[in-house]
Amino acid sequence: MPRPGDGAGPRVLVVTAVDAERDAVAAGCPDVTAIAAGVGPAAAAAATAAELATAVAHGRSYALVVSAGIGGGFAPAVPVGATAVATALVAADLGAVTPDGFADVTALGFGTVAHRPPAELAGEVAALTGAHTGPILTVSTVTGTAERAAELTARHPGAVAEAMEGFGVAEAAARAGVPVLELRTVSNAVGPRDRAAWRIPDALRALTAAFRAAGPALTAYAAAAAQPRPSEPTPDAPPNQEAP
Ligand SMILES: O=C(O)c1cccc(C(=O)CC[C@H]2O[C@@H](n3cnc4c(=O)[nH]cnc43)[C@H](O)[C@@H]2O)c1
Repeated sequence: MPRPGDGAGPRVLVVTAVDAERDAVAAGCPDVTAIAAGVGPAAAAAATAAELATAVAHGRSYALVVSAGIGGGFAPAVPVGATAVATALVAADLGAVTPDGFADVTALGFGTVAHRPPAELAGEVAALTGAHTGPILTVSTVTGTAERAAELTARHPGAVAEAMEGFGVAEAAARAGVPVLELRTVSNAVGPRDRAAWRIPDALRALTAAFRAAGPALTAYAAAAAQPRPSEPTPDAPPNQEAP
């Protein structure tokens, strides 16, 4: 069944965790394809990879992937209700605990722990949405103590938010060669667990407002990225063959 954003033009894929986030994104920007992938980096990576592969199999493609939803903000700099745009999508708990402290997987000799969005696009989206910018941390376990929040801040100075999907979305996008961005609206402070202080409806409204403000820039970026460069062959002119 066709979905919003399924038109012939260059496409933006927005990956959220839950339906309420997906609907908040779509309310702000109907021109993107928004999907709810499930909570956590594994679900996010699996759903993103499947959607990107399905698009290619149907002769379509995405020019930009955005991980979006609510998240925890690193207070006091990034308060509840604020918007955050990532300068890096960071796997904050992918590694090993050693006698000398946490060692991420790159220190162990494996893989990667950070993906970087196109800097100009991240800056433009942040300006349009009034967002805080900095690393957004992906965790598999929500922070629930002041000690853990302090540990993350010490390891990732300048981190603006914590959530559970961005790095998974970014891993799938990177394998498909598609640029990635992360945008979060803050429902709670990263720190001691206090469910009564969560402001999920406010954060969902902020998510809609952010996509209303940033949507045109996202779709414009996708359109520009999809333009063949002058030296690239067009569908009418295969490699080493001049167009008539
Ligand atoms: O009640 C809890 O302590 C609790 C434990 C695990 C998950 C939750 C959720 O509400 C789902 C998290 C969901 O929302 C994003 N999110 C929002 N705030 C945070 C946060 O402070 N740290 C990490 N993730 C957060 C996340 O991306 C998930 O999709 C509650």
